[in-house]
Amino acid sequence: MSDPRVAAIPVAECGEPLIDVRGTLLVDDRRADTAGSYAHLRRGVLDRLVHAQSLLPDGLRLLYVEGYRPPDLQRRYFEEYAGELRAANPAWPDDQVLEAASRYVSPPEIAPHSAGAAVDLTLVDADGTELDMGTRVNANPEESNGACYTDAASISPQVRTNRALLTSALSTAGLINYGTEWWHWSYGDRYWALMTNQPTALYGPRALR
Ligand SMILES: C[C@@H](N)C(=O)N[C@H](C)C(=O)O
Ligand SMILES: [Zn+2]
Repeated sequence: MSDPRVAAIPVAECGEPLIDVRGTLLVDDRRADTAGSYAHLRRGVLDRLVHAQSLLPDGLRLLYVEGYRPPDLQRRYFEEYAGELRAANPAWPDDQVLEAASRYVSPPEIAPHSAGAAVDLTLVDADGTELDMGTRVNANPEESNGACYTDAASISPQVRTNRALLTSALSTAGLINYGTEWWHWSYGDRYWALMTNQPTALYGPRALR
């Protein structure tokens, strides 16, 4: 997300509403907040997730973890992670800390979650048990030794197969993965526009209501 080409993409905000996904998708509460922000997504993203779910093999479902993230919360995540990196690498100059932090958490100005365009999710089987994806959702590169990268060489064949199931359904439905994080997918944001050669993003950062 530190690539200057992401920030350079203009937003042609289409004004689509944020929709509560509870009742449409299976939603996990590990990122729940009192306002229910985490459970909201732009309509175009939700429609694509519903399509993606229909493409999964029988018995598998998407498990939704987090979508919309208010800009203040995004800033807090960014600053907390930058602080961890600074503490672990006291010799790094500030620009190195900020670039490394932007690999795992988006800078607030361009954050796809704050546009309601990004979703963190995984797969569950018919019993609701999460498939083995190699790391927990939201494992950072340090704690996972790089296994959070979607195409990490270190993951087992079974994990690779499980990630491929997720990737196949979501890509076919039009979402784009952020390769540092196997669980992070988006549609309509600046990163999506860059990766799909669109001249503009459809969704920019906004408030919940
Ligand atoms: C914090 C991490 N789960 C995340 O959401 N990262 C992406 C890149 C983001 O902040 O947009
Ligand atoms: Zn994410």
